[in-house]
Amino acid sequence: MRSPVQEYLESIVEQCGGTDGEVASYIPELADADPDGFALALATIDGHVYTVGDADLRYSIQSISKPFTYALALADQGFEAVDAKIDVEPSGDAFNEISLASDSGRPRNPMINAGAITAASLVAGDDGQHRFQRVLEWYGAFAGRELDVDDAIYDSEITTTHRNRAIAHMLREFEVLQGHPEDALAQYVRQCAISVDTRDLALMAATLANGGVQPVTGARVLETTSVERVLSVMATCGMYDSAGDWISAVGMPAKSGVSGGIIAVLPGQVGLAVYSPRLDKHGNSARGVQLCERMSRDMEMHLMHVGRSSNTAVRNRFPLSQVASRRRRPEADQAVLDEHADHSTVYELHGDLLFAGVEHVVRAVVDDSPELAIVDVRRVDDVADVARVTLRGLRAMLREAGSEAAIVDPEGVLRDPDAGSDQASPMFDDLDSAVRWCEDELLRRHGDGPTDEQTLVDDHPLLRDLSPEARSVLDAEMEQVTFTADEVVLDKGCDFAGVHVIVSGSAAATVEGPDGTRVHLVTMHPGTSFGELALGTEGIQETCIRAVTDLTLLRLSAESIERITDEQPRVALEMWRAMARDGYREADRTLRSGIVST
Ligand SMILES: NC(=O)CC[C@H](N)C(=O)O
Repeated sequence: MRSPVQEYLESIVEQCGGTDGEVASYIPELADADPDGFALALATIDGHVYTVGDADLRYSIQSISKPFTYALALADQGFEAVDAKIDVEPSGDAFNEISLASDSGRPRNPMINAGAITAASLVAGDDGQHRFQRVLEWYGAFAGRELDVDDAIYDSEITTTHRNRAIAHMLREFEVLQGHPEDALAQYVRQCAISVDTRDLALMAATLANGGVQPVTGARVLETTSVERVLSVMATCGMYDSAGDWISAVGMPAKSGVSGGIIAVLPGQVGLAVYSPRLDKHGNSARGVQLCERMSRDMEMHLMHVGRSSNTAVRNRFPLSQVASRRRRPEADQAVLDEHADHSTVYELHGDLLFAGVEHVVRAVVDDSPELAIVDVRRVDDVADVARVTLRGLRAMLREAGSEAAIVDPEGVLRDPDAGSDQASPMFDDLDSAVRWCEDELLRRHGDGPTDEQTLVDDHPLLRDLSPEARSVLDAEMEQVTFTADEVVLDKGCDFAGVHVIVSGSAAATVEGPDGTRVHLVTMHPGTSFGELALGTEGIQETCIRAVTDLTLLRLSAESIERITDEQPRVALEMWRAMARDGYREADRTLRSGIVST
């Protein structure tokens, strides 16, 4: 099947067919390029490359080399040493301007030739050959293949490049260059002659888009701090004296070269490359600029484009009293909760948690000043470091104010890996467990603490609501069974196996999600029963019940239930009535709360 992305790219290439501009001829060898040569490539950060035109056609990289050599200089010498030699101020000058900043005596930025020749001289190596070999391998790591040099291009430029020679000697005169200026010049001209195709360039751009990790090989080529620096300089200086027009119209960090290539980077999404050798008056590919403008507009690739608003991180917010905890609470406990649960709040977050989103969450929590907070991040996708740190700060502030936040975070997106089990807040895999924890905490704060486990078991309707006669029948039939952590108690699809009351430990109900993953529904604790729901589904168990910790159960087996029904119908009737009453009570609680907790 054809991809609609491919169709789209082909259609805009057809629509942006301009023949304006001239092929560069100041390097004699470049003048031989076919003016109609054309290629477009779009590489995603997971390594898929779409191409239109002749994406395998080779040409010299020219100035598109500049950001990559600058990156290597940063990696070799560190920011401070490189900054001491090359400024990062947009110059608005042509690429080959013979000038240095009057105040600092440095080249204005690494994207104009003066800065690029300086960057080339900062690459570490024993001698020129070694230095260049490192550059070649470095570009190859971005492209994901071994690259080579077009010697004809090098020879053609090195003998005619009087202007760059003048720049190199000027740099030497002002002591920006330390060694022989001809060495730096040769290094720079040779890097410009490295041969690439449009697919290579798209993948080099996509490596920058991917935070420095090559999308196909998976190798980390560049540290993220250097990626940020390189993209910033490309954004402000990459298109020379048309950098302002470019950033307004296209809005992506980019770099062009006189052979006709342009790369553009949409951080976190794609790397683009276009080749068309007819150049506009700034020395940028005319058709390339036209195509990039069009793609940016149609595909909303402009960096300043405001997409999804980030202040909608709070999806839902409601008092604890509205959540039906699966835990059975004796009446005295329930009375305490009814009085106090309104002052605690559940916050359900979703989407990507970036700065603006987390600020919104913090404001909501500070406004509410809840006694206890539950922050549910199960629907959160990506969490920026600033969000993680801010939420940690929020939890500390809550604690100082006598409050506490419980976090529902089964995937561990907020988990602090350095803190081990000593997390800033109690963490839970599901909302119900967090609710249970908060309820226990409220009972500790406002009552005598939660009722002990044995009392909770005795309070189960099956045991509590029976006449002494029925109770003794049941006591004789119920057996105590134990499971070890992670053991399956009831498998999905099995026949009705009776009613199970948890005496100690906890069990989880799960269903199978897409791709066979285990989706957690609820964790159950002492006093809770399971298994009886199978009676509502033709006797088939619909969820898988598994021991979370070592588990002790009281089991009234299906056979026992059958026997009691046959032999002692009055006891059976009492038993069913108790179970039905319990079911209705549960349903009523859920209805009153309006929200079903899972
Ligand atoms: N803009 C460019 O691509 C210029 C590169 C060319 N090698 C030069 O310095 O003149």
